[in-house]
Amino acid sequence: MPLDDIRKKIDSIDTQLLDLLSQRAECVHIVGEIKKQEGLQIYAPEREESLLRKLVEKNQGRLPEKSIRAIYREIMSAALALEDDLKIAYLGPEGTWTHQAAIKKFGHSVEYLPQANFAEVFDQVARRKASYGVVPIENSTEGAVSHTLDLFVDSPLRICAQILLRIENGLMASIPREEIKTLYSHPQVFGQCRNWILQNFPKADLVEVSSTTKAAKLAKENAHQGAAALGGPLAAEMYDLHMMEECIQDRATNTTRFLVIGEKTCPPTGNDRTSILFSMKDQPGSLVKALTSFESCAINMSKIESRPSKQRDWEYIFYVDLAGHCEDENVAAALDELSRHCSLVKLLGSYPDVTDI
Ligand SMILES: C=C(O[C@@H]1C=C(C(=O)O)C=C[C@H]1O)C(=O)O
Repeated sequence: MPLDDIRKKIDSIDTQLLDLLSQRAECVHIVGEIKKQEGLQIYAPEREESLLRKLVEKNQGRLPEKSIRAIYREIMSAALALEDDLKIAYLGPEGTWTHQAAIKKFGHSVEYLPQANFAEVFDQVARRKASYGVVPIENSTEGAVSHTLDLFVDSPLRICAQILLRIENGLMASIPREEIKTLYSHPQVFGQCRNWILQNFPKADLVEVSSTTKAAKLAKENAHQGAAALGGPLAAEMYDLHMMEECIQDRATNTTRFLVIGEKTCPPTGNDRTSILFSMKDQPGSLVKALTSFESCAINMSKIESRPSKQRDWEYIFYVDLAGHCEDENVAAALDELSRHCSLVKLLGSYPDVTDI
């Protein structure tokens, strides 16, 4: 087919797509009105995830899953922004990996509120200044983000979704490589790039800062003193730094899991994950008894972390992720049994077990 003809065909498809998108936005508007009348939350992560899974399953064309999800993410974001004044608090400033994770979940049409630290993200949501918050919880190379875990102990907030994001750090600077004397970055990123730093800059000063965006800013400002930063492409772009080497983390498949926190947890989708925390008295066998609750209800435990309880020395809080939803019969039974062995059991939330990176 000649180029002109195929372009005419694309124009015609775009006109149809635009019309369909408007029709879709009308339907979302009607759903939004019904939800407002019934006092329901406009944003429904379980419905969005089910819809995305169905679309990916139905897809027969050449677009990969990642693209289908990204396109629909923006379609849903745009319609949602018309219905609700969604504000998303995240660990800022702009350009951090958490910002990128938040955009992956909520798209570009909602409002983003960068926060100075994790506690502020929790606080903004708890005080209803933000509708939802996005915080990192664990990295596949460096492990748990302990500060986030600790904040769940006293927070009334619940987990309503998770986001997986491939983290590819790079070396960025505005000076030649041989002039670099100081590397700025977030401690998590230094941890993820430990071997690369030893091999490439064994003598450099490593300066920990609160975000990779701040690291990029300092690399720009202190370039004359030999400063460079480790972080993602968005931070490099923001401060006009040259990305000298990409993908420098020690594991190519370095991935961070982020959580969306809100006032309520999420209804079941059929493929869910449940996060809980619990603590017990310091007695022989108490942890074994607690964990047996999951085994006896045939529940797969996908993760366990422990943190000092902060109440008494050598008492711990355990964080566990389970396969299933808290409304599933076996999960509810296991939580019931668990509470008999523990001094504290807290449900942090059940949410779709998304695996797309
Ligand atoms: C339309 C709805 O509300 C919101 C918008 C959605 C969409 O654009 O498809 C999906 C879920 C909700 O976040 C719904 O719940 O069905």
